[in-house]
Amino acid sequence: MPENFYQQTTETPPTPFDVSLRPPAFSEFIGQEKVKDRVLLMLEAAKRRGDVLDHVLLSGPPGLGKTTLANLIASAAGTQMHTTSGPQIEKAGDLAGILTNIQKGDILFIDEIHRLHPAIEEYLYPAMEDYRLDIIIDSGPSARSIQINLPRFSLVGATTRSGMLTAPLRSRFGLINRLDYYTREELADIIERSAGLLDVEIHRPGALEVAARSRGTPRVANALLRWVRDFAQVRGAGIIDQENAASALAMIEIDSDGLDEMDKRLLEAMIYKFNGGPVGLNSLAVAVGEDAATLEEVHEPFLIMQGFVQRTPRGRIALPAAYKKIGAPAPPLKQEDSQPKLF
Ligand SMILES: Nc1ncnc2c1ncn2[C@@H]1O[C@H](COP(=O)(O)OP(=O)(O)OP(=O)(O)O)[C@@H](O)[C@H]1O
Ligand SMILES: [Mg+2]
Repeated sequence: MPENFYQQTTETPPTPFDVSLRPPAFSEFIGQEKVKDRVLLMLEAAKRRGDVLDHVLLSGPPGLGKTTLANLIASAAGTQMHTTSGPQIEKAGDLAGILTNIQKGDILFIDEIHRLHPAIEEYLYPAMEDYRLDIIIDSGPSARSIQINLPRFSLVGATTRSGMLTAPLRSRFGLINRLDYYTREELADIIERSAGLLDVEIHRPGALEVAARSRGTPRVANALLRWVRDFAQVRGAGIIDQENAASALAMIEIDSDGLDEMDKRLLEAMIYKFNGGPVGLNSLAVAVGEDAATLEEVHEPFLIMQGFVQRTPRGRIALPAAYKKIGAPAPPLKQEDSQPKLF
């Protein structure tokens, strides 16, 4: 099992495995009830008015279903989806090329929208607001601006880092949705659904066992399920129960909380190299030999959610659960621990 089993930066294109398990209808999209409710309401309102859908932003850690939701929105709206991503749009001409090729009501899906070039963002504002592109052609004294009218379209943006979005861009979205980590029960439902598609029998306790180690993330749940299925087929009777699920996951060293090698290395570095913190993200990245953005987008949100790490204005600190997890003696109580927490 490669060490970066969990590495799920947004650059990784979806594998065929991912695509085949992607829910084709809202009714099969499990969890995220609030987000689903809001999006369905928006779709219904737009349909009644005979209008195009407002622009929607989807944010949240990798693998929680942003791309899936964008696809569902397009198919529910009965329109075509055009997909691109922030880093792919290098010049104004790229954006113009995409926008002049869409039909009224179509969806433009921009993945990793936080990585849009600032100059491109400026072009996007009038496009989102007034369905208009102001393009400057030529340079120097002959430079002039031409205006292109666009069909009314809906922008669906996805980002793992909504904090990096500029305020003007963010304010142009009619609806901003943050996706949360899934509960264990929801993940077990997703796993059961996927097992059905993969044609493997799974018992509920087996699904719950896989779910507990899936970091609240459907993509991880599906990846682990695939491994557990292989294990059950080779070492078991082909049926996934709690026992062989646990053995399968122990074999690839996924612990009972779903922490992987990198998570543990992070906690160890915080505790042993930086005395529990506070420590800055970049120092941590150097210490564990991982890219800072991956730490921040993939590993940290989960460790924070699980109560292993806390983010403070002075840096990251390891919480008592982190000491317990890696078997280090508990830290002496620091001054700031006794102060009331704001969050
Ligand atoms: N609510 C859900 N119900 C069932 N399956 C889901 C759900 N959400 C996600 N999945 C599964 O997880 C996979 C990953 O989801 P998706 O690609 O939409 O994540 P993402 O948020 O776009 O991730 P990234 O930030 O890496 O692009 C999907 O292919 C799908 O199989
Ligand atoms: Mg995606």
